[in-house]
Amino acid sequence: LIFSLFISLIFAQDVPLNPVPQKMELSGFGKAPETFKIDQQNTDKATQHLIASYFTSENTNNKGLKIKIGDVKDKFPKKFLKKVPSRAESYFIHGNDKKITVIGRDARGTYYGLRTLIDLLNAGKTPLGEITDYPDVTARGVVEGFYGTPWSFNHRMRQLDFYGANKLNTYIYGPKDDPYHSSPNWRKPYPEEEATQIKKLIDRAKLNEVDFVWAIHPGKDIKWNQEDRENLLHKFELMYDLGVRAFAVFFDDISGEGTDPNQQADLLNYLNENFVQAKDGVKPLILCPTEYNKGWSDLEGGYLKTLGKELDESIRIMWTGNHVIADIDQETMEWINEQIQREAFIWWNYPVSDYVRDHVLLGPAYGNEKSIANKVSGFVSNPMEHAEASKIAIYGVANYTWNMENYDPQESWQKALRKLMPNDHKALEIFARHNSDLGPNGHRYRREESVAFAPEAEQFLKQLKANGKVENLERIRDEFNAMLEASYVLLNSKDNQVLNKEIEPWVEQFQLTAQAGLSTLNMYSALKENKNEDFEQTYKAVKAMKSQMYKIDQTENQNPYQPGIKTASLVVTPLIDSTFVILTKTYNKRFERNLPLRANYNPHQGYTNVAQLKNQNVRLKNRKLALNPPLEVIKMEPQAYLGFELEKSSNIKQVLLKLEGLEDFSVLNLEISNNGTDWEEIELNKKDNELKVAVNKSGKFIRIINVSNEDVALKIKEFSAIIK
Ligand SMILES: CCCCCN1[C@H](CO)[C@@H](O)[C@@H](O)[C@@H]1CC(=O)NC
Repeated sequence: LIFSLFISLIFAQDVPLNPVPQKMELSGFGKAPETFKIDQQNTDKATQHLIASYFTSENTNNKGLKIKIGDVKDKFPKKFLKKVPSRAESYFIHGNDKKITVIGRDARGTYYGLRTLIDLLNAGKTPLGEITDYPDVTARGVVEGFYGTPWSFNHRMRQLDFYGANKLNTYIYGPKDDPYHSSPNWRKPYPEEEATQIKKLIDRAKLNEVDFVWAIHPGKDIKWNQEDRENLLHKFELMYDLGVRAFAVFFDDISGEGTDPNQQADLLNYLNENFVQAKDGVKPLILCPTEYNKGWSDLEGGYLKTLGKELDESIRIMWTGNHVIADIDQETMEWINEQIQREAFIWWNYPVSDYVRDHVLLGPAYGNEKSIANKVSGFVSNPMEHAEASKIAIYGVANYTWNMENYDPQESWQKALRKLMPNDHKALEIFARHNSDLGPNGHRYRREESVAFAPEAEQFLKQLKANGKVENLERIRDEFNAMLEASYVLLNSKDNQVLNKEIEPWVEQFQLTAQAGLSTLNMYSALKENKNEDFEQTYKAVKAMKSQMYKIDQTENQNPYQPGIKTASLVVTPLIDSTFVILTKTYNKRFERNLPLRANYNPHQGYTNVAQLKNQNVRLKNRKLALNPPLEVIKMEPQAYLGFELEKSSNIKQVLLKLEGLEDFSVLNLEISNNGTDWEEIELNKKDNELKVAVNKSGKFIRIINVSNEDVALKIKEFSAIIK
């Protein structure tokens, strides 16, 4: 047994099994034959469809290797039947050179067993021995729950096929900006075209053994009365008629009366009784609570305890962890499960990037503990609006949730890159390892980036600053070269056009970064050899590259939150920018020149006493200084303020304000100051929440401040100032 386990561990590495099975006792693998003979017992439509698509007239005949596939209700040798694990969705495979047997605990188990077998056959192998497998987490998958452009129909179809291939069984449809999921049209039926698309998605989900969960987000304007209760029930009926058999109700990111836990619990218990129990084949409800993370929960208020006590035990409750964006550990689960008296259903806010839209998050899915499998009722990833690029992280979640203690983020990441780009995965790896951190952000959630390169970059800068000479020039140059070459391979790759289309602007920016890096190293060499003409020439080249990058940053991916294209922002870009400034300063001093050092940076900063916004970025575009609008509702206590601190006192031409969710605007004052203590109020006509205020006064500080003695809750859609 030890020997065969040892063998199977070796094999687990090189056979691309997604995910790695719980237990493989194989003496080795046979060579997959040319033809097979399928003996199909009790199977569902998904398995029949998968069999029909893989075993065709091309590779089946009477002399082929026999494959008998079915579930525990079928006739199989007792010694096999007793090896099928009792958990849902589990399966058992036995193989020798005569016959392969696949037995599922249930329909999904059979399907997953077949998926594993097909992975082996695709690698030209057959199993010689036994594979026993089951999922660690009950509900595994994705919640399309981000702000921004919802995924397209075609992307959703691709996603569902990807989930089927990787044993993910849950897709929760909840795009924040779909008006029929949220306000104002959650009460209305989908228009014909969308309804038809949802029907197709549901069929595709079934063929991939994925539960299509349709979520509704009524909290912004729901009234706790019979009418809205009927409206919600009616909308569920309409979705049921389209084929939806799993439902969720999201109460996240709202303020006002929609946040009342007793009302929320009553509504869901009502839906549970009058809809879920009343109809056949409908899965238990999922609730996303208003207090969906520990940082936002007010224990005295008893919100979570109320839900835990009142909600029918079949109803799952979602949770993002100790913060909005957080990795999940044992302590997190013990705390929340105690509060809600059930296992929480994790909504993992990664790789969602709707609060750092200028970045793409292509690194490994890591940071969640491996001991929480039996503490969660589900684990779904909230992805980026870039569906194809999100697959890198989603693949990790698939492996993590199926076989948790076996999960290896790096190995999964490497496998995901190969799945996405089978031939040019090396180029994708070079690109992805420098595009994984988020940059500074309001949630203070960060990811590793350029991990192997960081020590080289650090040594290079340290030596450059200390004595102007470096020892690892070649290793830095090698990485910039690798980046440059990878960018060309990616832009010309035929592996995955869908992915190329999504990441293209970032790859272009990455290419320019690599070129700027190489030329900055040329500046270093020219300086060292006192080749002043070369120095000034290559200096000019770098400036030209930077202005091209600036143009991409100002034209591509323009959204109201974090417009532009940031790449390699944690290590590589700062290394290049710092090196450029150090070399230019040295050159200017040595040869009495005054080449500008200007990198396009922002000398101004945010200015606030609101904890939630301490790290909110401010952006300078031309002469407009804007606060990155936070997605969440902002709570401002009396005397709370937020705004800008300018580099120095400047003429403030105009202030633009767009606020939401404020009944009474008079609670806020707009003020400017030159010293941060003496403030001058700027008149606002406090009627409408969209203001363009002419100021034309000089100041160093600009702020809005809550001058009432009540807490106010509001959403900031825009807060910017034109500085002349
Ligand atoms: C509304 C602001 C806080 C963050 C909200 N998170 C995500 C990250 O930005 C965003 O995608 C939004 O859908 C989600 C809400 C959430 O986490 N619900 C459980």
